[in-house]
Amino acid sequence: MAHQAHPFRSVLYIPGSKERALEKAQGLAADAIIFDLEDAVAHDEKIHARDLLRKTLETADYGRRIRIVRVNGMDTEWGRDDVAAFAGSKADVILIPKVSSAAHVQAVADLIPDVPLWAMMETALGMLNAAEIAAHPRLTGMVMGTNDLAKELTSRFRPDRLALQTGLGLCLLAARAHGLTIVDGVYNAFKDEDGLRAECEQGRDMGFDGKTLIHPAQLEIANEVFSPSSAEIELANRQIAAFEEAERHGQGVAVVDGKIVENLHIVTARQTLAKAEAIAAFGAS
Ligand SMILES: CC(C)(COP(=O)(O)OP(=O)(O)OC[C@H]1O[C@@H](n2cnc3c(N)ncnc32)[C@H](O)[C@@H]1OP(=O)(O)O)[C@@H](O)C(=O)NCCC(=O)NCCSC(=O)C[C@H](O)C(=O)O
Ligand SMILES: [Mg+2]
Repeated sequence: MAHQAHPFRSVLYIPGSKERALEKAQGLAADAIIFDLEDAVAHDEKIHARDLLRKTLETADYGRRIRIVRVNGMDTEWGRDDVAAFAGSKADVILIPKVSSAAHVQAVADLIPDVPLWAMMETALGMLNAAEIAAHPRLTGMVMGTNDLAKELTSRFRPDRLALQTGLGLCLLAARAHGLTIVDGVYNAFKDEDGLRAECEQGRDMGFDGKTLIHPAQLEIANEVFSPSSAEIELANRQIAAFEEAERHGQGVAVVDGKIVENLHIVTARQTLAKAEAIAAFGAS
């Protein structure tokens, strides 16, 4: 799957039991969708949601949006059947909840060959084992589960997410060390645009690829914040041009806007341009 070339600015959760939301998502500006069978689905609805989702993925057209199915845990009565139901389906990714060790990833890998796996990072043990989880050869992405993590830590909500910073940082380090996609947790107050924007900006500045969302009203802000701005694209082009000019004169350092530009900054500049191109290509598809 062309994960590297695909943006993950906005990753929208949809409860697998909500027929109207499943239909609506075909026209929403999400880069990826998490079709949820876990916490957004009531116990009595689990089997119905699995059947509805399986049928919907066969018939509905989600275009190039990445289709991620979040199954129930393997320690529940539904987990193994959820995984089996989406083998050979149009699911692009299986998302495993509450991953605390690489063994949790392996348990799902044993049930479903070929499909890339993502891990929900949302337990205290998962934070401590983030490196071994990220190293699992079948894993291509991580999603922060900040509600469950806050619950486990018994921490209080704060706009700066102080209590979650250690876990967020450990998972980012692990994901980047192993070349994985990593998406930030949800912002629960889905009508609070200013709060969402601030949390998106914090996640972007930390290095996350995008944000998980719970309501369509959150899409526009996440897409905007996690896209390179026109000023960033313009700066990246000027840095590349200035560095190439410096190299032509046998120098390894250029200066742009009073700041040095070295080879490593050019790597970042090229990543910015590649991300902008991927977003443009996705938008045009
Ligand atoms: C939060 C909601 C329950 C609100 O639902 P509702 O009251 O129906 O909202 P609206 O009336 O404002 O909806 C307007 C229209 O938008 C559609 N809609 C709503 N939500 C979605 C969605 N997520 N995806 C697609 N479409 C959606 C409605 O159908 C309306 O459509 P229309 O009829 O055309 O007007 C609801 O938004 C919701 O259920 N959100 C998802 C909640 C969820 O998935 N939670 C689980 C994930 S969070 C989590 O567990 C993260 C992690 O594990 C952790 O630990 O942190
Ligand atoms: Mg959770």
